[in-house]
Amino acid sequence: MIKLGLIGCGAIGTILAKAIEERLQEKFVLKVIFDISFEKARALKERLHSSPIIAPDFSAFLVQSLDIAIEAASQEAVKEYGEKILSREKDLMIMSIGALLEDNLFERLKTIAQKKHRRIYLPSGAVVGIDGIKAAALAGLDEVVLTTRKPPAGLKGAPYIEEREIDLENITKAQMIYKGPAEEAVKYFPANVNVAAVLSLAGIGKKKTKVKIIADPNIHTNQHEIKVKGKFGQMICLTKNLPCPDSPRTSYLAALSAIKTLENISAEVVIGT
Ligand SMILES: NC(=O)C1=CN([C@@H]2O[C@H](COP(=O)(O)OP(=O)(O)OC[C@H]3O[C@@H](n4cnc5c(N)ncnc54)[C@H](OP(=O)(O)O)[C@@H]3O)[C@@H](O)[C@H]2O)C=CC1
Ligand SMILES: O=C([O-])CC(=O)C(=O)O
Repeated sequence: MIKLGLIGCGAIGTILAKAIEERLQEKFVLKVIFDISFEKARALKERLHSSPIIAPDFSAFLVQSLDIAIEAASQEAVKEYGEKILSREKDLMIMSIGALLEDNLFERLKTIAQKKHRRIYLPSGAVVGIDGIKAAALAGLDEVVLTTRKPPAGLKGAPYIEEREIDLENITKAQMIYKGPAEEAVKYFPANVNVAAVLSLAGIGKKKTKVKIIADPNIHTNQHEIKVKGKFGQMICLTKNLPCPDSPRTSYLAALSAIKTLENISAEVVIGT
């Protein structure tokens, strides 16, 4: 049995925890859950048939014997816990991938993983096309552009919106509110464009990957369009994501992608690149 620990008991954590016991139970067991809000962890445990331990704090989480720790919490969680998890010889799956673009955190995590013979898993999340981009990058990419289009309310709370006091409620037609490199986009929109981080790591890096964010009051899906040019040719991938059943802000595909990553880890056959 592969022993799992989960950090973050929100939208993605809940779907993942349920899938572990309903779909992946032959190979995986969820041993421990942790959330900054003990109440959220308790609420998740009540929805499960299995009985994971609730860690009251991160230290209690870290001492558990685990094969993989799954982060589905926040960029802060990755920055605070990532190095400690790998140093304690656990593999690490990360959903808040935007954190990796800051201060060479990705390089630091990779160094520890190499030293400790551990692995880091970065699911594709709420976008399609990462498989093709990984392969295409081998021959060289010239341009990668992500255009994220969300209902205005989905951008609420982002530092960029708050700093500039952008009035989301008064946006009446589609409006580009941000344009910049992935490295900057993930700081200004930490809960909105983690997909820009996985895209840059798969492709041409955090400085060259361009990000545009459009607030569009006429849509009800989270849309991510990726355009890539390179030696392989050109690629255009569009995802129109429905939200998770319990969370209007999080795309359902992101949670499904985390489940599929676990399936791949234990699979005899892995389909796709
Ligand atoms: N890679 C991708 O494609 C995608 C990535 N994401 C990212 O994945 C992460 C999880 O998403 P989602 O499930 O929707 O988020 P939710 O807000 O629904 O759940 C996250 C939970 O983790 C808790 N949490 C936050 N920081 C910490 C911490 N430092 N330690 C412990 N618990 C913490 C939150 O508490 P509180 O609410 O009190 O902060 C909350 O209960 C987010 O960072 C999100 O931006 C989301 C969608 C797509
Ligand atoms: O859920 C989405 O559509 C994408 C998202 O929030 C992220 O990448 O952080």
